[in-house]
Amino acid sequence: MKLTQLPDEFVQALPVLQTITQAGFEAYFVGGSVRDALLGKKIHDVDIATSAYPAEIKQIFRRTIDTGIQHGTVTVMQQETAYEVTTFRTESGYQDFRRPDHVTFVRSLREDLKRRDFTINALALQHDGTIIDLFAGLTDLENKVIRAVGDPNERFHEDALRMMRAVRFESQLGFTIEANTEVAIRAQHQLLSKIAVERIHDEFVKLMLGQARYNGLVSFVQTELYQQCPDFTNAGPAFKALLKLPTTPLRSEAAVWLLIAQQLQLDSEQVKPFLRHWKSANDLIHAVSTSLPVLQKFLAQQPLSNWDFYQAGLTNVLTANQIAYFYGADVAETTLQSKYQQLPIKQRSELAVNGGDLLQALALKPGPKLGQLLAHLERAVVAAQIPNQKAALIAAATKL
Ligand SMILES: Nc1ccn([C@@H]2O[C@H](COP(=O)(O)OP(=O)(O)OP(=O)(O)O)[C@@H](O)[C@H]2O)c(=O)n1
Ligand SMILES: [Mg+2]
Repeated sequence: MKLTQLPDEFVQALPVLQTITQAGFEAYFVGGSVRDALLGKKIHDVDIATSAYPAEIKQIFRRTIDTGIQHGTVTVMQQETAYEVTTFRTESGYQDFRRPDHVTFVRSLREDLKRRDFTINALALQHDGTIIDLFAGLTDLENKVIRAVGDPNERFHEDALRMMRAVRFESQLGFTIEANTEVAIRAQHQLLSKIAVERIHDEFVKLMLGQARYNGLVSFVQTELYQQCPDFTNAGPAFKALLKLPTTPLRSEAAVWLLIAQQLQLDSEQVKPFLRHWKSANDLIHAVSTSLPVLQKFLAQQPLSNWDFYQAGLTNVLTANQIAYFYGADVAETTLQSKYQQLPIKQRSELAVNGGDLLQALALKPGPKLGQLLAHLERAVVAAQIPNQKAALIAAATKL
């Protein structure tokens, strides 16, 4: 098969392929970019595979960066764009030189493609648009199938994260995992425990954000992969219940974790260690633990106070509302937006007095009293009990 029109990202990268070819080596576009181009999806990261060794690539190009030379990857700079160029490699076969992590560089494209995870990820694209399809990846793309290249057990032994990738692609692409591949995942799911949580985290979030989340989650549960994820050992019933909720796509990573926290019935204290076990970033932990009490108000059909809006911020309120929708407890977004816009102030720095003003006006000494006073004024202004004006605030402070 031949692609008659290459996507712009490939056209821009063509000089890299041509330069390598002119030097007497083979070079192809490989991996997710080829898959996504064939699916008509937006391409990110054009990956190039080559028969040239890293040292040879560095001789061919003027501007290169040693990104992961022990894995065979050299970054080539071409008109301010960085391309990762990786030498064909395998775990066994023709041994040119072996690195401590057992990556072996080879000269054969077939050897490289056959150690890739799924047939849809094992396609190579030549400079003239020809697709090289050694493992019937095109048929699987056509039939929307995720099938391991060769023996699935071997592929998952090489890298157990691939099992999570399978369920993630199922969700992202709306594909189905082929029967033997799925049987192997179910049989080997325990291998996932050997994988760093950060890597599992990224795949799980991609699964949850995919357009076919339902399908991905069904496999995640049925293969028991979930059992190998932090704090999910007893989460079977929570996931099964999740499958009964609407299949609407989630908008953000915070929404993902808020939905999970709610399904696991975590409170705002429990959610923090839970997210830390998942190696989540601090800003994410803050967003989720701030959204959770807001969500609980939506679920209890309690109105949000000005203070709730002020403390959580609009983004977290909207996240909570998105998750409230799954439980039939959301409200119109426009209502929330206008309530937030109507807050007298949105942060403490907008308060018409500061500590210095109060010290001066009330002849106070710095100390905890001052902090309490400011906090009190802040709450009163947010609740619209005192206008946010200097004179009014100093008068109120004097009374206190
Ligand atoms: N555990 C893995 C990870 C990657 N690959 C191979 O390396 C390619 C690039 O990997 P990566 O960028 O991580 O994934 P993509 O398939 O490109 O998916 P994404 O769109 O998320 O980048 C894959 O297509 C696949 O051929 C693999 O065989 N096994
Ligand atoms: Mg990629």
